[in-house]
Amino acid sequence: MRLIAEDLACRRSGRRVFAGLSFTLGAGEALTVTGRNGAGKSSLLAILAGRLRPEAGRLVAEGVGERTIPECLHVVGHRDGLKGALTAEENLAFARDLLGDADLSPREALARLGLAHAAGLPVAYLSAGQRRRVALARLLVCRRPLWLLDEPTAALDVASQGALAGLMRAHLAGGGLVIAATHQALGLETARELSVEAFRAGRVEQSADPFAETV
Ligand SMILES: Nc1ncnc2c1ncn2[C@@H]1O[C@H](COP(=O)(O)OP(=O)(O)OP(=O)(O)O)[C@@H](O)[C@H]1O
Repeated sequence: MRLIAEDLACRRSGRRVFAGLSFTLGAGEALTVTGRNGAGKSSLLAILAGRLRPEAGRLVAEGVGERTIPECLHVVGHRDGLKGALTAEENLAFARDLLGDADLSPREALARLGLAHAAGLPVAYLSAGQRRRVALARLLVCRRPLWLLDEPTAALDVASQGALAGLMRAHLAGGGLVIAATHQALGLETARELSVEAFRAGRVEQSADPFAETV
C-alpha cells in the first residue's frame, strides 16, 4: 500500500487548524506526527481514518485494489473502543468478526502484548495500561496494512512500550505502514517526522511537502 495525502486542510469550530499538508508514505514506512497540544495531530489522524472531512485536499491509496482507505486501516485512539463487560478475549473476537481479514487468534494476540493471563477477565477489571494493551492487540487479530495510532504509548510501562516498538517494527518489515501521533519517542529509528505545527494556517506555503526530497 502507498498512501498519498495532498494539500490537506482542516478547520474545526470555525478555526483553520492546518493547511497545505502533504506527504507520501510507502510500504514499510513510518511517520510520527508531532506538535503541541491542539496543533491538530488527532484531527489529521481522523481525516486519514475517514472520520473527519478535510476542508481541502485529498487522500489517495495505491496498491489496495477495490478497498477503500478505511478498509485498509486500524485506528488505536484515545478512546479504547472496548466493551467493559466483555472479556479481553471476547473484545478481540468481536473486533475480528466485525473487521474481517483475520490474522492471529485473540489469545495469541494477547500473549504478544504480555496479557495471556488476562484473556478471561472482563475489560472493566483491567488497569489503564492493560486496557491499552488489549486495544493494541486488535492490531494483530485483523491484518490491515495501515496502522493509525494516537498516543499509542499512553499509560504503557517501559516493557510494554518495548513490546509495542517490536510489533511496529515487525509490521513495517512485513510491508505495513505506521502513522503515529506522539509526544514521545516510539523506538522506530527509521520513522520520519511530520510536525503539524509547520502547517499552521498562516505559516504554510501552499502544498509544502517536507518529504519532497525523499519520495
Ligand atoms: N470534536 C471537536 N470539535 C471541534 N473542535 C475540535 C474537536 N476536537 C478537537 N478540536 C479542535 O481542533 C484543534 C486540534 O485538536 P486536536 O485534538 O487535533 O489536537 P492534537 O494535536 O491532537 O492535541 P493533543 O496533543 O492535545 O492530543 C484544537 O483547536 C481543538 O480545540
